[in-house]
Amino acid sequence: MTLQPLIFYASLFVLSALVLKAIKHSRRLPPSPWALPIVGHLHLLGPSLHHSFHKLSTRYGPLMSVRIGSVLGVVTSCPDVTKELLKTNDVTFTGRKSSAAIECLTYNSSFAFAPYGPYWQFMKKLSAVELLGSRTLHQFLPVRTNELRELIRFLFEKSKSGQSVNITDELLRFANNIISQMMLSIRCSGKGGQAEECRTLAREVTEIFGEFNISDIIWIFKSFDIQGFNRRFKDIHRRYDSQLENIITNREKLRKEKKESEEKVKDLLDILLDVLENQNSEIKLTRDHVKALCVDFLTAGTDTSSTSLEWSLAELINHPMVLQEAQQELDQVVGRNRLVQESDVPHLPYIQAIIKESFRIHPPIPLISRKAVEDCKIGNYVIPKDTVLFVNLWSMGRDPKIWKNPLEFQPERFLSQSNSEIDVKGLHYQFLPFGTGRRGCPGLSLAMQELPATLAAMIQCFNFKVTSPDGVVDMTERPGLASPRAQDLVCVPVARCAPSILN
Ligand code: HEM
Repeated sequence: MTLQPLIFYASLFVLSALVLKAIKHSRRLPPSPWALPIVGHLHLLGPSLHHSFHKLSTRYGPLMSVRIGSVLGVVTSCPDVTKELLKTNDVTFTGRKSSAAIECLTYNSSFAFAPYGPYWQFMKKLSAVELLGSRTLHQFLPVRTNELRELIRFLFEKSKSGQSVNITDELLRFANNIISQMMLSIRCSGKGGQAEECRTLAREVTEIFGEFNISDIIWIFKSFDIQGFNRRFKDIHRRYDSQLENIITNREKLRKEKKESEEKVKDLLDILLDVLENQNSEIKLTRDHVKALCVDFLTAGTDTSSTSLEWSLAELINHPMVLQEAQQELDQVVGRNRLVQESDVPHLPYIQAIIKESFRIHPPIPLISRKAVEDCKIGNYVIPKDTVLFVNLWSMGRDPKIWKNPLEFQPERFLSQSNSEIDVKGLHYQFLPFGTGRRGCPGLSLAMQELPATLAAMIQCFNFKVTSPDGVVDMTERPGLASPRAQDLVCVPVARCAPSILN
């Protein structure tokens, strides 16, 4: 027998085995719509994945599978299935799906996208204990307080002359100033300068992370840049890197010359440089790790916080009775002679309920996404290794099986006997605004100190008049990483306290 037929039969055998394996696998996958060759279900997905998944889930049930080009995903918006996936099988879903843009922009050294392993564990501990731990958050209370007072002062000025304010821009500047000062001790006070450039870059990163790159999802396009995506992220990376290098090099110089005052509160960059210089550190950090963490925190800590505040305020403007009730609570607990502060928040249950209700309807991260690091069996289904899991928080928040009148903004629901126990810490699987488990958000405490106090101060001092003819805020969402509002929120602040509240 010559060699050719042997090779032919061997190839046929291997091919059949592979096809059989693929069929067997696909049979055991959760249900899914018919897929097209190469693009899979891409033709069924719109620019907001959570909206498309929501629509498909109503047909394909609590756990469905989707093929986004060459990427296999499973989607759920059911609390019980989520619990089984993220609690019972928590170790399985500790991975994250990366992309060419993420790898480039985070120096392939990100904490947020790191595989579950020693580096991630080290950074998780460092974040919990030092970077975003209670001592650091307490040390930066003056930064948050000053930024809040600046915001309120600015709104008073505008209210004096009856001028409208682009609240979207102001909240973005506010949130970015807080995280930039904590991270790098820089703040943006006007147009231009290093802080302004870093803010612009953080925005560009958030935007590009929220977009689809065909080269990431369809393997035949892997080597092409048909959308000009690679060119864009490489340019952002070059500009961001030059800013970060500048800031870090200056800081290293100051540290060498010991020019920084002894009393200066260490910012997160100082904490990271301490670890970088520590020869005995459990994990040897590199300069890329430090820069990657700056990108991680500046990106994760800006839009999430500002869009949450914006949605909450927009809902209050559209629900004057809820606003009135919140203002009554503030008048009773704080009065109108001093500005509400973070330490008042535990005594403001209605304000806390408003923040939760806003998270429910407008989760800043609408889809939790994880990657399976091994095969996983759920009921009769098998979810293969490397599958991306999407938990659709947006859909869960609008599910009438979970929430009564889900499309209505009713903060009282979080004060009712049945729901009063539900908090944001990731233990209630119907409500996971900060995710859950090992990979839950490390910025939760910072956000939950910043957001209620900021919203409370804004409505303590002002009512907001919308400039649209019908006086109603348009609540349309646009695609984006932190599910932003389609239109900027522009309104005229009308003072309800004297500006002396800031004295
Ligand atoms: C309203 C504010 C915020 C919301 C709603 C939010 C939400 C989330 C969610 C849903 C996740 C995914 C969790 C999971 O997979 O289970 C996450 C991860 C993360 N968040 Fe936040 N976040 C907020 C603010 C912040 C802030 C202020 C920071 C840092 C300064 C931050 C840093 C991170 C990081 C580093 C991760 C990745 C953690 C990991 O993979 O281990 N977030 N966040």
